[in-house]
Formats: sequence, structure tokens, C-alpha cells
Amino acid sequence: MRYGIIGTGNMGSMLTTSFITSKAVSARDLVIYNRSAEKALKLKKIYKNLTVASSLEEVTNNSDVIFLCVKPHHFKDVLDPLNHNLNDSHCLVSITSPVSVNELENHTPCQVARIVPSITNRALSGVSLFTFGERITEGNKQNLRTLFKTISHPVEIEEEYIRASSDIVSCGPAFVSFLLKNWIESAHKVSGIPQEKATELTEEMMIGLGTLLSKKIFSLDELMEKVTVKGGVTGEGLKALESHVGPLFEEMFTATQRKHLEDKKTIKF
Ligand SMILES: NC(=O)C1=CN([C@@H]2O[C@H](COP(=O)(O)OP(=O)(O)OC[C@H]3O[C@@H](n4cnc5c(N)ncnc54)[C@H](OP(=O)(O)O)[C@@H]3O)[C@@H](O)[C@H]2O)C=CC1
Ligand SMILES: O=C(O)[C@@H]1CCC=N1
Repeated sequence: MRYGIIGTGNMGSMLTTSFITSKAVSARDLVIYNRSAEKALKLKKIYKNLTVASSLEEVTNNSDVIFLCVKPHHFKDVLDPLNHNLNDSHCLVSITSPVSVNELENHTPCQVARIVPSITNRALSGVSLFTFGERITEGNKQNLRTLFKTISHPVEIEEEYIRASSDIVSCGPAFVSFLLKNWIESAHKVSGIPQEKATELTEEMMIGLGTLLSKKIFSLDELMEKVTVKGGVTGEGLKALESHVGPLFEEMFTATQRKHLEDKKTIKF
């Protein structure tokens, strides 16, 4: 199977790197293309056997599965020329949430899937969100599941839940990093602990927490129960959190839903 990647920004580069480092795909079977060549050439410097295409046509001629890793507002720029060379044997995989597989199927002649990745897939970890179109073959479904199993935990997701799911798995690393930075600053402000020390402790705590969860040693409820010693300090901290968290996360999930709908209205094909 040969793979094409159109758009080698954050996510296109991440997928290229993760596919190669996980050995899921040989660099020889990858052809990449970016609007401005530098980002693609940077990858070629690291992975010498990659092909950097000089046109979209070169991508379609040399790939069975093509990942579309541009922002949704650039879809039209890519799909218009791409459609001349796509046929029903190609499989086009979009990685962006506001474009549904139905919309993609309506604007392309090929098989279609949407797989929303997460920056955590760079560590061959975290979730990838799968939605298949009507035309995709069972063989390609299986091939994509196998491919993404090497870099992530693939989960099939219904269209109605894509926004909240992508908020959790794809935006989540940015949201949680924001909260943790706030936590580090507060620890410094209240206790005087140097920021670097608090950062080291926080990052190591997160790695430990992730490892506990990955080994399924404790659930979230069990973690809260086991750490909250009766009459101890954790309980006091939790009470402070409970009295301030309010609608914080509801507002966050509502804000992304709002932006998602706005984006859907303005994306042109
Ligand atoms: N960032 C994330 O964590 C996640 C992002 N996504 C989705 O992935 C998509 C890409 O995001 P991200 O990688 O962060 O964005 P970037 O801006 O980093 O990358 C987009 C890339 O697309 C290239 N591009 C634009 N137009 C064309 C074109 N006509 N032909 C070829 N290449 C083109 C840009 O090239 P140039 O260098 O010329 O600007 C750029 O390198 C978005 O739709 C986003 O929603 C999904 C999950 C997670
Ligand atoms: O399309 C999305 O939902 C992703 C999540 C992070 C950025 N874009």
C-alpha cells in the first residue's frame, strides 16, 4: 500500500514521522506534498527515502490512500485539482472534524474516511477518531484500522459526537497543558516553589498518572478515593476545586461547538 500526505504542517508532519518511526509504513511508500516546499523538504532531510511530490497529480499517481492534512478552509484549493486525478480505487482520508464524510463523498469520486488524529499519536499513544464513508471498501477499512493501531487507539465515532470527541482527544493536550501551566504558576505564587521545580514535578506526576491509567491499575474514581485520605489535605483541595469549577468545562465544550458550526457554514467546496 502506498500513502500520500497532502499538507505537512503540524499534523501531516506528525503522521509522517509516526508512520515511519512505528515502522507501520516504509518511507519508500510515502509521498508527501506541501504548498510551500520547505516543510516537506525538512522531513525529506530526516527520512531520505521519502518522496517529496512537486504536484498534487504526482501524489495521486503514486498513492492508494491519501491523507488530506490541510485546514478545512483550504479544502477547495486542494480538492478542485485533486478531483481530476482521483478515481474509485483511491481512498481519501480527511483529518479535520468540521467536514463530515458525507460532505467529502459528495465532493469527491473516491472512497472516503475521516480520521481525526491527536498530537499524542506522535508518542504512538492516545486516540484517533474514525468515521467511514459509504463507499470505502472493507479492505481499506481494515487497512486503516491496522495502520492507526500502530500509532494510536482507534475509536469509531458517530458524526453527532465528533466535536466533543475531538475536543477531548485532539484539543485535549492543549486544554490540559493550559490548566497545568495555571496550576504550576499557582503553586509558585502560593508557596514560592521555583517554577522549574513545580514544572518537573507536574510533568512527572502526569507521566505517572498516564502510566497508571494505561496499565488499568486504577480508574479515575478509584484514584480519587485512594488519594483522598479521610480528614486529610486532598479533601480540602477538592472542596476548593468543587466550589470554583462551576460551568468552566461546559463553557469550553459549548465554545468549541459554536466555532465548529460557524466553520461548517463557511467551508467552501
Ligand atoms: N493541530 C492538531 O493538533 C490537530 C489538527 N487537526 C486538523 O488538521 C488540519 C491541519 O492542522 P495543522 O497541521 O495543525 O495545521 P498547519 O497549519 O500546521 O498545517 C497545514 C498545512 O497545510 C498546507 N497547505 C495549505 N494549503 C495547501 C495546499 N493547497 N496544498 C498543499 N498544502 C497546503 C500548509 O502549507 P504552508 O506551509 O504553505 O502554509 C500547512 O503546512 C486542520 O484541519 C486541523 O483541524 C486534527 C487533529 C489535531
Ligand atoms: O479538527 C479538529 O477538531 C482538530 C482538533 C485540534 C485542531 N483541530
